[in-house]
This record gives sequence, C-alpha cells and structure tokens, in this order.
Amino acid sequence: MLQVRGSKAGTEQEFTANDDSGNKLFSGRLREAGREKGRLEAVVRDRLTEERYAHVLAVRDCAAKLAELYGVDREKAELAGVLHDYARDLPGEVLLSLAEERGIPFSEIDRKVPILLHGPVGAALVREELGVENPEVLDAIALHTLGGAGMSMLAKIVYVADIIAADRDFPGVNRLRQLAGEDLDRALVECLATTLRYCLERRRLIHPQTITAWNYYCLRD
Ligand SMILES: Nc1ncnc2c1ncn2[C@@H]1O[C@H](COP(=O)(O)OP(=O)(O)O)[C@@H](O)[C@H]1O
Repeated sequence: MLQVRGSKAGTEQEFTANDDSGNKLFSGRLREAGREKGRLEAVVRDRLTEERYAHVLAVRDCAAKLAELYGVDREKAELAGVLHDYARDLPGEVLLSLAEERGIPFSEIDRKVPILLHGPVGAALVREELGVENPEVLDAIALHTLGGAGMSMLAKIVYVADIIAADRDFPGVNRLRQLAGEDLDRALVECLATTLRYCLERRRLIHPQTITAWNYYCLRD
C-alpha cells in the first residue's frame, strides 16, 4: 500500500510519499478532499465517477502485483496506478484547453477524440496539483492510454494493468492476464493489439502514437 502521510493544516493537507529506497516521489499541499485523512485515494475519488474510481483501485492493485513480479518499485506502481485516470472524467473541451495552455502537443485526431489527451493532461495536473515529481511515474500516467515507443517497465506495467485489471471483462482478458504473469513485453504487444483491434472493429480513428508503439515493439520481437 502506498504510504501517504497526511497532516491537517487548516483546510489543506501536506502529502508526501517515498519509493522503496526512501527517495521522495512527491510532496505537495492539497485541499482537504475527504474524511480519509492522508489518503491519496480520497483525492482521486472526488474527481471520478464511482465506477471509474473502482477501476482506478483495480489498476492500482494489478500494477502493484505486476511490479512485484517484475522487480519494479511497488510504491511507484501504486502511485501511477492510483493517478493514471486523474483527468479521465474531464470534458473534452477542458482537456483540449488544458493541453493547449500547457503546450502539450495535440493532433487533429486528439481534437476529434479529446479523451485521448487525458493521459498527458493528467500527468501535467498531478505534477501541478499534487506535487508528483517522479518522471517515471509522470511518464507512465502520460502513456497509459496510447502507449509509446521505448516505454519504461513502469509505463508498460500501468498500460497492461489498465487493460487487464480485475474490473475489465471482455473476451480474451483472461488470456492477457495469464500472459502478463509470464512475459510483460508479450503482454504489452497483445494489449496494444487488443486496443487496435477494438478501434478497427468499430471503424474508429486510431491514434498514430499507438501505431508507433505497435511497430516499435513488433520490430523488437
Ligand atoms: N490508440 C487509440 N486510438 C484511438 N482511440 C483509442 C486508442 N486507445 C483508446 N482509444 C479509445 O479512447 C477511449 C478512452 O480510452 P481508455 O481511457 O483507455 O478507455 P476506458 O474508458 O475503457 O478506460 C476508448 O473509447 C478507447 O476505445
């Protein structure tokens, strides 16, 4: 479990967290977000629908298990898991204007499907609002929907966990879960394939970043 220490000061709380080696992952002042003092989850819960919050907890737990399995820092995996959908319930026009204000690049496809910006915008917001500083955690949040070339182990774990978490239910998910327990890179490729197949079958747009990721990992297979 992510250790987040909170100390009440007026209507704000000071949050800090360290990784397994004691390095600071983040510290920041947050407005008091709920009755569970000191719990980052409460901050996230207030931003999301009930269903989305349940998904976030499932991704956190799945990412923690994968991190243990693959020797990745569990605290970072839990932090990225809890925060990955921080911007997921913001309206499309808000995501676009937040991206524009922060100089986050976006394409014609992002303009058409602005929800695809919730990863990079979420990463920017958790840095600004929660003081999350760890670049690997921020990167994992930014890449969790579209993937990308040269992902870190942490980013791969969060990407895969988002697709195979306990709340997900679609044909083939159990095979992906089994694969994730055996070979993270193969699981990543199969999860990318699942997303691409999903979009193709519905004749949806496909973001080029996911195609870049697909080609990158297929070339390395
Ligand atoms: N690479 C992609 N290109 C285009 N659309 C995508 C891509 N990846 C995901 N999507 C679509 O974007 C929406 C949001 O994705 P995501 O947040 O991962 O889904 P979910 O709501 O299941 O958590 C979904 O409708 C999904 O199908």
